Amino acid sequence: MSRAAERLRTVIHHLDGATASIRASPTSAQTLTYSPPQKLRYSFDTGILTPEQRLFYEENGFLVIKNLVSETDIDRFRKEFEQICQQKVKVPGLIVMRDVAIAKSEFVPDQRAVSKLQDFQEDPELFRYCALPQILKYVECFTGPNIMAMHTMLINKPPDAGKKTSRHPMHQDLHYFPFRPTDRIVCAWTAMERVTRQNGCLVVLPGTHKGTLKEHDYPDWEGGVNKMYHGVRDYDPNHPRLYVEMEKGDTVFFHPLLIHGSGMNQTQGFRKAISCHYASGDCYYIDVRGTTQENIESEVKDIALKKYGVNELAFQDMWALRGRLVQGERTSL
Ligand SMILES: CCCCCCCCCCCCCC(=O)SCCNC(=O)CCNC(=O)[C@H](O)C(C)(C)COP(=O)(O)OP(=O)(O)OC[C@H]1O[C@@H](n2cnc3c(N)ncnc32)[C@H](O)[C@@H]1OP(=O)(O)O
Ligand SMILES: Nc1ncnc2c1ncn2[C@@H]1O[C@H](COP(=O)(O)OP(=O)(O)OP(=O)(O)O)[C@@H](O)[C@H]1O
Ligand SMILES: O=C(O)CCC(=O)C(=O)O
Ligand SMILES: [Fe+2]
Ligand SMILES: [Mg+2]
Repeated sequence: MSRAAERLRTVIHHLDGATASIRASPTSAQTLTYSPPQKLRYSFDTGILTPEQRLFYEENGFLVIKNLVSETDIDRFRKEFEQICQQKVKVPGLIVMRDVAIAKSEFVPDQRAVSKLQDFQEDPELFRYCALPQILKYVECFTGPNIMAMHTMLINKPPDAGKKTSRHPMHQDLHYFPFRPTDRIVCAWTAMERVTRQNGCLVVLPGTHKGTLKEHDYPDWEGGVNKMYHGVRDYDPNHPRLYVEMEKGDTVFFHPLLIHGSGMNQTQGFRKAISCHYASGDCYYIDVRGTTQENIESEVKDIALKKYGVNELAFQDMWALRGRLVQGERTSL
């Protein structure tokens, strides 16, 4: 370990146990060779993250871990995705989403392309992703030991049909979630192939996790927007953007307030990623009435009614039904 890293580790160890924030007095300041950071609020020390990694997440709201999921596992997820598209496998509760503008398809000729699978918690093969020990080891740093898998997706960003509908507007995932506390929620997103600016990698606004939940709505896009793809209403277009290019198997962990999206897919291939949103089992549900999240609640309820004829289910219950324990105890969610 480098000297700097060693020093950081000592500082962080000290801060973790601290109950009050530390202020350097004029005398002690003379002996300090660094300015002490505030107590770390976004992660725990479980011996997994290096001090640099914890500080990086603290400052930026995301962290990329290279080569975390094996080629073999990813190929199995891809195979299962293919089986689902060909309807050789039926999964209870699964939502199959198709891009608003796409007619061409992969795996299923003469059908509109599948752009996203959502809620695959009842598919044992895909759900293996959410329980991979090497993923949970990192998730625990953000959620603590009781871990719920709350939301699952396999995103298959299609080649853009020319209307830019393959874009995902800039958003905060917390907009969709009626549970708190915010800092005990984290998303794991694994590239199933090389993702670049060309095929629509994730784009993040580093540091925006330190802000608040913003108002979300459909962006004003000429070519149309996919259902429920709300975007931050007035995000600062001058905020520095980072294109998170990744290799197959690389995994990014990010905070639910981090503003992110993805650009259009300008290649002919379908860009694949698999993801899970985790929350501490100790999180609690909130009522979103009277908040900026009211619009998504009402939209989700409309879909539940139209698609399943379900009327009496609360937004919170929809999440409680989908959530699955993957480690520790289901204490609250
Ligand atoms: C219970 C539900 C729970 C959901 C929880 C969400 C939480 C999210 C948390 C996320 C956190 C992360 C953040 C995120 O990930 S944000 C993005 C999340 N997106 C979704 O969750 C979308 C979920 N998808 C669906 O519910 C269905 O697939 C929809 C409703 C879209 C289609 O339904 P269905 O499969 O039955 O299709 P159909 O062929 O019978 O068409 C029916 C009507 O819909 C129109 N249409 C079709 N495709 C699209 C499209 N892409 N865009 C716009 N409209 C579309 C179609 O023209 C037709 O309209 P009309 O001709 O009748 O006028
Ligand atoms: N007007 C907008 N409102 C909200 N989000 C936008 C807007 N324009 C672009 N975005 C989002 O910003 C992110 C990156 O956009 P960016 O402009 O880099 O990509 P692009 O327009 O798809 O392709 P290109 O790299 O050629 O510019 C994407 O998430 C995209 O959906
Ligand atoms: O894979 C992508 O394009 C990003 C998807 C995303 O951010 C989401 O569905 O919440
Ligand atoms: Fe997102
Ligand atoms: Mg652009």
